[in-house]
Amino acid sequence: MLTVSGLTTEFRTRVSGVRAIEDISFDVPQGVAVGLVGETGSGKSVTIRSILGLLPATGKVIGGSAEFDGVDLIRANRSQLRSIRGRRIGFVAQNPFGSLNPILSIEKQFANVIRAHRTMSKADVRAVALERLESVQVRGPERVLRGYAHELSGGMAQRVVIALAMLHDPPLVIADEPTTALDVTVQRQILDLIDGQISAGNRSLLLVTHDLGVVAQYCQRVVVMKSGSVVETGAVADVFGDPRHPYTKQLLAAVPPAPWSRAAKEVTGA
Ligand SMILES: Nc1ncnc2c1ncn2[C@@H]1O[C@H](COP(=O)(O)OP(=O)(O)OP(=O)(O)O)[C@@H](O)[C@H]1O
Repeated sequence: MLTVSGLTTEFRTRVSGVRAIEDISFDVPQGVAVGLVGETGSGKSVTIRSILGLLPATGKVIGGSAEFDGVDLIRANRSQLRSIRGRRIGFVAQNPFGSLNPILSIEKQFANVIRAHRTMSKADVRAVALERLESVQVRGPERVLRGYAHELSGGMAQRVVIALAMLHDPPLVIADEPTTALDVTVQRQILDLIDGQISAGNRSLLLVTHDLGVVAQYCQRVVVMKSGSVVETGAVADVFGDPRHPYTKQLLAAVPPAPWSRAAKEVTGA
């Protein structure tokens, strides 16, 4: 589904380029959830922003490729990328209020996302938006549609962002720490929601997180990053059950014992 090979990205400074990630390679197979983990500053966000063409102006991919749908996203032009993002790849960022437009009603934002890829009447946009808000368990969807982002709680805003990201039923969803900015009490609900949407559509997920418990529960494969490089990758059950790299061992040792539910089930066949 997504094949990242040798991805290398630099940020320009006044004197030279500073390498943020180097020679990153991994796959996200069809129907599989892949966790991208690593400590802060290890290069997780730069990796996905390089793939999605969302680097700030000072950042540049200087090597490697990211093949998706037979297109190398790194070499795709702006209009190709725009058409793939949203329609074929849904993106859920860390802060829902950064993703939503503060001055447009939620209904207008649904209309914009739908009409970016197909024509649809106002009544149909409304019907689709209501149905999608219901599918992400937004309470009072009519009221939410008429309202604005600042009227929503963080959890509700992230539900709206997820509904928007799923509007065109993308086969791949990329989520960058989708619960970090949210209240602890709603974090699991949002992860369960993403998990449900992924499983229901047999989609692929690339989930950026620093929480190994989240990877164990929601992902089948894991990519471990440290200092801008991939240090270990494989099935969650293998990597967590028998980590090879000292850094992965260190990461795992730092986590309190947890029910590695999905990974454990895979190992035991339970
Ligand atoms: N706009 C930028 N300009 C210069 N360097 C940057 C920029 N964005 C990121 N970097 C550098 O790239 C490296 C990787 O950062 P990145 O944000 O990808 O880490 P991360 O693993 O996502 O961390 P976190 O978990 O804190 O989000 C870091 O050394 C960071 O300082």
